[in-house]
Amino acid sequence: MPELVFFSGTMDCGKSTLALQIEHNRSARGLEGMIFARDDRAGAGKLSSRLGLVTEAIEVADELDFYAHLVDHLSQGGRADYVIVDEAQFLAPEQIDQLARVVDDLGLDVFAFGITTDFRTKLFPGSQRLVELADRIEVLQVEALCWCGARATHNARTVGGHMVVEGAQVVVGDVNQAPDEVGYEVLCRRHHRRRMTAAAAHASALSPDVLPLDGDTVGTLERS
Ligand SMILES: Nc1ncnc2c1ncn2[C@@H]1O[C@H](COP(=O)(O)OP(=O)(O)O)[C@@H](O)[C@H]1O
Ligand SMILES: Cc1cn([C@H]2C[C@H](O)[C@@H](COP(=O)(O)O)O2)c(=O)[nH]c1=O
Repeated sequence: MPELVFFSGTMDCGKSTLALQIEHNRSARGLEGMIFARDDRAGAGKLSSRLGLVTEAIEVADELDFYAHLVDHLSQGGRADYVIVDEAQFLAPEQIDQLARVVDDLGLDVFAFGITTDFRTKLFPGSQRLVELADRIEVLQVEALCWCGARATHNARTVGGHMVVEGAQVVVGDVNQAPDEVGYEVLCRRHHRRRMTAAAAHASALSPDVLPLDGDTVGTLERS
């Protein structure tokens, strides 16, 4: 049975890498995929991974109708055996409905990759619709880690090196940015709630107002 699968995780956990691997494995067996992405950091019409791999993709515009696009392509004699969509959090909910229709009415597997929540811990509308409609949600196995070593579950945005919780939902960017740029950092929920990025934790550890605590004591205090 064809499926709509939502591969989800924080930023920097390997989603685009997995998308490229799925594409590689299927095309190596003679299958042909239609690959889409939206606002990839490498630029329009690209699907790129931090491991350095990149492939051409169809840039998803606001007005793109996935179902109509696939029907047009197939009816003109084109081939498509499966569909890959990266940065799916940026899609409109209606576009996710169109992807579900591609699965149900055209019989194609659709693999969508994206982050679930934004820097305020709120669902992206496209991700919300994916959670509502997907046959399967796969959380990536290679976990990104918070600076404290716990599994990172949330995405923080930093402006001028400080974590912010207000601003536009969509700002294309990356982790490990220079402090003067808008950047992102993955954190565990505890440190996201406390707005404690790696830089903030480092600064407070160096502050003369703070007693020098070892890691165990910090952990005990945090749990209390
Ligand atoms: N130099 C490196 N060596 C090994 N793995 C790396 C390196 N740089 C990045 N990675 C891996 O790539 C992952 C990010 O992959 P990517 O597909 O770009 O993530 P996502 O699409 O989820 O944001 C990192 O979590 C890490 O596992
Ligand atoms: C948290 C968050 C992220 N974004 C942007 C930043 C990146 O361009 C992408 C995520 O890409 P990745 O391949 O998963 O690293 O989303 C955003 O616009 N708003 C946010 O709140």
